[in-house]
Amino acid sequence: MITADRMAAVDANAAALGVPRKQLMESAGNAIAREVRTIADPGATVTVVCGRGNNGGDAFVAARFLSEYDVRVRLLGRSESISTAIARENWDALDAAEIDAEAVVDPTGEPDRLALWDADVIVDAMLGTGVSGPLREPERTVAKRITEAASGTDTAVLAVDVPSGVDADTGEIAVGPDGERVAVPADRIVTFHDAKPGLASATDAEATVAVADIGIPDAAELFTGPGDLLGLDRDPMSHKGDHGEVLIVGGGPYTGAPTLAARAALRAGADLVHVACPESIAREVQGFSENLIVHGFPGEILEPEHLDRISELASGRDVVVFGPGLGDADPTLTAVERFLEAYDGRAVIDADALQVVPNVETDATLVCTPHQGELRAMGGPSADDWRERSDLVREFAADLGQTVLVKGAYDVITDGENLRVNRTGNPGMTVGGTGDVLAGAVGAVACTQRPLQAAAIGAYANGRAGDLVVEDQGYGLVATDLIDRIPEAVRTDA
Ligand SMILES: NC(=O)C1=CN([C@@H]2O[C@H](COP(=O)(O)OP(=O)(O)OC[C@H]3O[C@@H](n4cnc5c(N)ncnc54)[C@H](O)[C@@H]3O)[C@@H](O)[C@H]2O)[C@@H](O)CC1
Ligand SMILES: [K+]
Repeated sequence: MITADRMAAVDANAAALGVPRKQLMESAGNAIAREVRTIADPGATVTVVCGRGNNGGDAFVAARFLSEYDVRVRLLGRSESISTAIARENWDALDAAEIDAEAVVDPTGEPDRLALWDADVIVDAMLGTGVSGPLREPERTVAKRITEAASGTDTAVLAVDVPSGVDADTGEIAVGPDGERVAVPADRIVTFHDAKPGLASATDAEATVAVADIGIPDAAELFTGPGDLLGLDRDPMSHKGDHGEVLIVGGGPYTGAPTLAARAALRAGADLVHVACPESIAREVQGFSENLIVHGFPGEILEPEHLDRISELASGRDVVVFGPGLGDADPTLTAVERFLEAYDGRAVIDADALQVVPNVETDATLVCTPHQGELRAMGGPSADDWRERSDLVREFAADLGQTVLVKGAYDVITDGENLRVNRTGNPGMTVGGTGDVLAGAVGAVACTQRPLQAAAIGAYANGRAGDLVVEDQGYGLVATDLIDRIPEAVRTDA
């Protein structure tokens, strides 16, 4: 099953891998034509109702494939309202090839009512995953006419990707201004790449759903890519705080780590970043950036007696990043353990704090970010080959019941069920501090995204930032270089 958002991400990742959407549309159109051939007898009349977007574009390709076949194809739609470049190109290709397809310009007009009435097969390519809200005009009237034309007749209705008007994720049909829920009633659905969660409940359950492979490589789903960043697109109406508040709990033996994590969290898009660290280093941490809100607790390391203060700071924050630079003194590890026992929010756990996680009962939702050594310290698996490691880490994460991001040349990211692998980054990033940057970035993204997605985006962005640095200046990067490039690395319009 794939949701519409994930499909958009995978589609963009496929494009980045060299398989552009127009190519996918070609395969989609071909698949529609094949379905039509299985249901239409020679000489049949096939009326294809084409929408403005890429769902309609798929149908233009289908019409081209059907031109070789013994059926009469009629296209209902308005070519002047085509709204995407690739749908337009496929329309133009039909036109230029002088394919004998009847284009009818006003789908609500009387002649077109007839075009639906005498069709043997109606192909519904009005709207696919791009639908929002109840069908508007003219699609609303057309959907009603398809319903009339198909009820009590032999006319077969084949929906392209999703029956028009149905939400592909939920199966819901929105109530229109007339109080009615209007969608195209499909007998068959040819959907692309993977089943959509809403399709099972979309129709009267009698509809058969065929999933057509359209050539999206597995790598577009497995490997992180620019498509994964799409979820970070910002609503122009957003308010302060919408993109999250992060608390970094770190520092003690190390002063740089919490600061790197905190600055990375800001650059990765968090609205506010707090740092809780020992008083002994608070002034130094603050000195690194006036954009941070620093809270010192007494002494030189984190101890259980500080937990009231930490819990107070954690409540009201969206995500806590626990670990950078805390060290592994016994009182510190005890404090981490007690914190997790009581905490039920979202947290990113890094560095020495990780070893506590397998032994603690917690209601918190965690993203653990170990390198391979830290994973072993957690009792986790080790394997040289990243594919083998992926399978083992997935099992480990499933047992842990948390999301795990294992850093390496290929970062393995899994929630125990789904698996992603990140290939961005380079050997320059073995320098100290890059892991702290990653933890901070994941923390920021986890304010708005699910844990698996936050880990995937954090890993992709951190590695991409490192690649941008090395592209410009060669190796010799330091962790702070990465932080400065994170905004560029998470740009969705690059
Ligand atoms: N990788 C992919 O995601 C692929 C998608 N493809 C096709 O592309 C489709 C999605 O294309 P688009 O994103 O262009 O979206 P659609 O073609 O589903 O619809 C977009 C159009 O519908 C209009 N619209 C939205 N809600 C409406 C409503 N309630 N009433 C009337 N009009 C409404 C929009 O203004 C827009 O013009 C998929 O369903 C599939 O058929 C294929 O080409 C293959 C690859
Ligand atoms: K459709």
